[in-house]
Amino acid sequence: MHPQLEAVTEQIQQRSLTRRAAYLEKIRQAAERPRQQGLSCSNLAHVMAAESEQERLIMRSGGASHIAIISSYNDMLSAHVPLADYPEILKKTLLQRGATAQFAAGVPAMCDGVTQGTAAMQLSLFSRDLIAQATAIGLSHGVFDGALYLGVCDKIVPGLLIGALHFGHLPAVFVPAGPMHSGLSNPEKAAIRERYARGEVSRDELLTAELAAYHEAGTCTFYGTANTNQMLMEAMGLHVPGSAFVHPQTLLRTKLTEQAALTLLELTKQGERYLPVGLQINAKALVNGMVALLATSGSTNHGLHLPAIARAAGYELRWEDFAQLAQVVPQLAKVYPNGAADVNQFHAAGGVAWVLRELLHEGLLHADVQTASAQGISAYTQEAYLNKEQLAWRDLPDTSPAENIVRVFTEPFAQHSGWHLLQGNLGRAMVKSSAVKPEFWSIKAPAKVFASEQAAAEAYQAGTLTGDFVMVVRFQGPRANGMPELHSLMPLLANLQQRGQRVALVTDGRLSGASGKVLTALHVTPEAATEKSVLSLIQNDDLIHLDVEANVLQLEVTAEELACRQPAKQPTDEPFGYGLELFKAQRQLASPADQGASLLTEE
Ligand SMILES: O=C(O)[C@H](O)[C@@H](O)[C@H](O)[C@H](O)COP(=O)(O)O
Repeated sequence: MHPQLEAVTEQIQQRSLTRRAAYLEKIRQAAERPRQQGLSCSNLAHVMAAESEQERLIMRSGGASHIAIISSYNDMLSAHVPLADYPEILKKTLLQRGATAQFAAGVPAMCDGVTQGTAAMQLSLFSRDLIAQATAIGLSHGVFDGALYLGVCDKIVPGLLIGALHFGHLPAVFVPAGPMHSGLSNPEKAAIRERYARGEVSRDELLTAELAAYHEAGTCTFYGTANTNQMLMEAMGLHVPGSAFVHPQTLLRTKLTEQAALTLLELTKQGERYLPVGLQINAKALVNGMVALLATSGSTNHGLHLPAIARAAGYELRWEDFAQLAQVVPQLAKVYPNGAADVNQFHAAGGVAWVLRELLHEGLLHADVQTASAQGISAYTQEAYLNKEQLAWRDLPDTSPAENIVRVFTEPFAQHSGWHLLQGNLGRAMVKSSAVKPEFWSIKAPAKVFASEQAAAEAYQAGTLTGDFVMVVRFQGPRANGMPELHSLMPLLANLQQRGQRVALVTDGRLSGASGKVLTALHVTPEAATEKSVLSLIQNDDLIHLDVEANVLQLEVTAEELACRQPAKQPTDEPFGYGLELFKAQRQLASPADQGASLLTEE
């Protein structure tokens, strides 16, 4: 095993000893409790009231597994549409094996693609915690032996997993929907957006292009947060192996969905190998997830989600852990925004299985982890296929079928995975450099300070963003406004960069998993809305120094000068009609970004 992998795992385990032990004790006690304990006949009759005679008989006998289905289905969002048929497929498969299932909860699912650039984006991150809470509501009825989690997108899978870990005595299998077919390519889509920002194409032409990119049911095709989620579920062994990027509405997808139900049955107490998800997701499984995230240059949002997920399992993950792993994990995949290929092309080239195989072979994944597959993590290095209409798995080729998309370990795209922790008097920030050309990895330039994405965009439209500069967009942290993504600024800054200006972004907000080609110091902590923040002291034209390789995040203003400054005030105008006022408590309670920006804590 790679010594750095061992060291980082050990440091996570050591700092989490007490909390993890307390968590395991809670799981042990919950697992010992008989199912339905404390439920009266009236309670149970409520559970069975709407079930068929056959299901009632099975449920009354009490010996068979009873499974919860938790789903993020809605028919507004393309990624969720394929989930419509899943409960029936899953229930039927289970019933054939003498087990029952109920649709225990539908969780809310919002789309960052729809809300990007609008005030609704301020609810996006908080929806993760709400999904965890909604999952708990579904599972709270206390009648289940395991749960199938149906979800895909950005906050949904992390929210479901946090919820699942709070029921860590139950086994869990995650059931994905798969990506839509490739449409207009992601680089072409980005190019048209940049041309629109320059006034070169009409809104009608832009919409036509967007519709050619987002064109059918299924997940979006770039390697943003949603698809990074799918990769993570494989790397942490929570999927049926190979199910991340198979298209919806295919026989292979249906077989994988059926297999998810069968796999979960094996993992229940009544099954052959009881595997509670709280035991499965230990420090080694979390580190495997982090390593795979780094090797594929996945979404920066997981710098928030993984610490929040870990916390739910009694672990404390720190950004230092990511940074230390990042030094030894090479970049083995190039998928948009880090390259031109989309997830369909990535999958065709070997995809997640390829990356996991290379990492496992080099001792950069823990092999001694438990997974949904009885074969362990090595099962996730194979691809799923249909052999005479039956689900089967096979090895991938030894040499890369597309060297521009996946590489062998010895010939990576880069030795460093491209995730960096910057530090300095501004605090700490995360940078993903893999989509940014190395000549832009450092900058020292005057600040242009904004308190909102809209104000920054207006300055662009007014033509005042001249010369080299570091754009500061503050009061975008969890306590300020829920930490929205600021993805709409990317085409604007990319245009300026293309014109020859040196530009960068510093923000306490987030960026889309689809990131961008402009250097961005993200998730700055402490955020501007908190007392210790230096971000709130920045004034226009102050020099800011960012350096990816030297890990610098520095405001070039003396401590004496800063001590004389008054912090800027957060604008108070909150638009009505988005429900933002309902999330005031979340804003007040959210933990700092480096602890997951969550109001849910496991003590
Ligand atoms: O984190 C993410 O992956 C994003 O939030 C993503 O879910 C969102 O849909 C993008 O805003 C759309 O990306 P494009 O701008 O490339 O279409």
